[in-house]
Amino acid sequence: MKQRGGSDEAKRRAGESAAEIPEDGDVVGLGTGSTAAHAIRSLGERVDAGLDVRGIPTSFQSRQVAREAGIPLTSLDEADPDVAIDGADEVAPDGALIKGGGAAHAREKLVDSAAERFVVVADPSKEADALSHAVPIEVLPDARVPVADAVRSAGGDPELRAAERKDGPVVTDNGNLVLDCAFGEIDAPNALARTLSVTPGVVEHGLFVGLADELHVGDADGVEITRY
Ligand SMILES: O=C[C@H](O)[C@H](O)[C@H](O)COP(=O)(O)O
Repeated sequence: MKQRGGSDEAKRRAGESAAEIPEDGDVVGLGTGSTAAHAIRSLGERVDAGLDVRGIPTSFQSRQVAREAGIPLTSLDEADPDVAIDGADEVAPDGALIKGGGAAHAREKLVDSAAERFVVVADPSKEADALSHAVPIEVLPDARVPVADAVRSAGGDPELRAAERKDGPVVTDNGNLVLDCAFGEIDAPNALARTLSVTPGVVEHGLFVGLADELHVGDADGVEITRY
């Protein structure tokens, strides 16, 4: 699994802390990425010990990790999540996030926003005074050029995400492409999120504003929890 951000130990602590939250009968949104994977494995240990939960995966990867961890799965067709646990690429002090480093942000936003309680898990390298990470935008393949033009008009610099072990672009779990769009420091994430959301051809962007309820940040000493 790809490692982005800080130490794996910090990610593990954050994941284990959030995995303590679900209770018997809960439906749990299962995020994508290296930090969320720690939470899924830790939740799997609780399932082994008798906890009765069902998970809703947000990607091919999180589905695989959950299956290996022995977590029974369901879908948004059947249930809304009580809790969603997911990672982030960048976290602002008010809980606004940039996600999508693993190109899973479309399904993540669907599941995380449907959850009663959305818990973010991270290591300290993800915390920032303001959002400035490139914003991943999933686009329909035919919309790559018009969306890139719209991003430039909004002050951004779009770059088609290239695959690492394939010639050509990353193709998402939904069969789409990803533009990583640098906007510099984002002063008004909500306004940018609205602009991107109404651009034709945009499937989903990685700005998660006003969605997170709680942040668990692991480090060498323990876990710091912030509630929004
Ligand atoms: O598309 C991927 C997700 O948004 C991840 O949750 C995010 O990239 C953080 O991943 P990691 O925990 O591996 O840094």
